[in-house]
Amino acid sequence: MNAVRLTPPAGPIRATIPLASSKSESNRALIINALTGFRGTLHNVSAARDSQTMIRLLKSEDPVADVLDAGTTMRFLTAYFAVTGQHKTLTGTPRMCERPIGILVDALRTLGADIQYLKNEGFPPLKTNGFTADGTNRLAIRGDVSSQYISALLMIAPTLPDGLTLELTGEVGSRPYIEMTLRQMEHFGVTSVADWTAKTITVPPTPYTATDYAVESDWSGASYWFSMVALAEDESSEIELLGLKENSLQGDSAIVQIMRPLGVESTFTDQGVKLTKIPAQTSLAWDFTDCPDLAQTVAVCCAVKNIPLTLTGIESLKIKETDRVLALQTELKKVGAELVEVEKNTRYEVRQLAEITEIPTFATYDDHRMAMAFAPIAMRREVVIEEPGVVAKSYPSFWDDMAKVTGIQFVG
Ligand SMILES: O=C(O)C1=C[C@@H](OP(=O)(O)O)[C@@H](O)[C@H](O)C1
Ligand SMILES: C=C(OP(=O)(O)O)C(=O)O
Repeated sequence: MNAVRLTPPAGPIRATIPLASSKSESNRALIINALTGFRGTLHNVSAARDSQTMIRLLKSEDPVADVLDAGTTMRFLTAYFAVTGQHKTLTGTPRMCERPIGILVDALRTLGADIQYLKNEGFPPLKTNGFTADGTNRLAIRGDVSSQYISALLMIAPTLPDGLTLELTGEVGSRPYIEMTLRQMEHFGVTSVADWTAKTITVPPTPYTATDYAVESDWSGASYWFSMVALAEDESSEIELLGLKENSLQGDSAIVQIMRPLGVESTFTDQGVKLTKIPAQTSLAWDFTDCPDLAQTVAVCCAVKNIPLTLTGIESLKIKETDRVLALQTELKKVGAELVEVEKNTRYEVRQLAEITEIPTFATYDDHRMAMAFAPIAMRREVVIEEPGVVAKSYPSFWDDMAKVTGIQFVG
């Protein structure tokens, strides 16, 4: 078995972590810069496999673009290849070919893209066969499945002859990711108008301006460090995370607010943020609609701290790298906890039921966030995490960083 064994620290944890760069910001900067004709200069682009795959595929002349398991890379490249008239086959891992893309493809077809499904309607693999703009400049699109479809359309919108107005229907999930897209577009000279009451976003037909762009560190990756401080037994434990800003483009900076009741205080410095321990509350309820990637971190942290947690807004977890609700339900049992669906598809609870003494071995389901969300349990007890290489998707240096606070041994 390919796994990593983590052993708890002997005393307080004290570490400075040069946090990895954001794959979400990187992938937007890469697409927008491609739309300037690759004329800008990007700094601190993520080493994450999802971003490295984006770089490779944007430059490649190969007619087949294999995005592996990268959702944003699949969705953003589909829109990019479609409107730039490139003839490409887009494919990915078996799981990627189960992740829906029909809403984006329907929208692109309405705008004039010729896109063909190669296997199952509504899912990759697919082929882009050229683009003839047909004058459509207004579209309604569901906001409750994946914001990545909306970000993909927004980024190509200024290149359309009449720009584009999107009307978002249903509840809008992952909205901070849409706002991140708009703010990055603005950095490259395209100013849009978003009306969140009417749920419309209007993008003018404006050429992007080539410019410099520096990617910020990754707040989603930061969440595991918050969880480590929350779980650390020694009250004098502290961690400094470098490269994070308080006014971030990333909605996952909400981890600062979520973790305060779980016992972590954040103090911003010139270099990043310092995490220290404070007393924790006895329960927590959080709506993850705006920050779905934080749900696993918080669920595991609460289970192990024995803080009952009510989660809402986690519907989208079922169509990510794995069905994250099911994966959490299975793995939390190994620490004596359960994740219960208390209202169909809307409300879940994490409860601690029993003390388990044997060393848990956690499966990771080809999902980087399963590995990283369960790793902080090592602050309290020995754990084994299977297939540790999964972290490469977003945070390739995660285990190197972990080695600064736990004993770490790779097996198999
Ligand atoms: O646009 C992005 O960079 C992302 C949007 C979110 O996906 P959904 O919009 O599908 O929730 C998030 O889960 C994903 O990790 C990254
Ligand atoms: C859901 C994620 O990524 P993507 O959808 O881009 O594959 C993630 O990183 O947690």
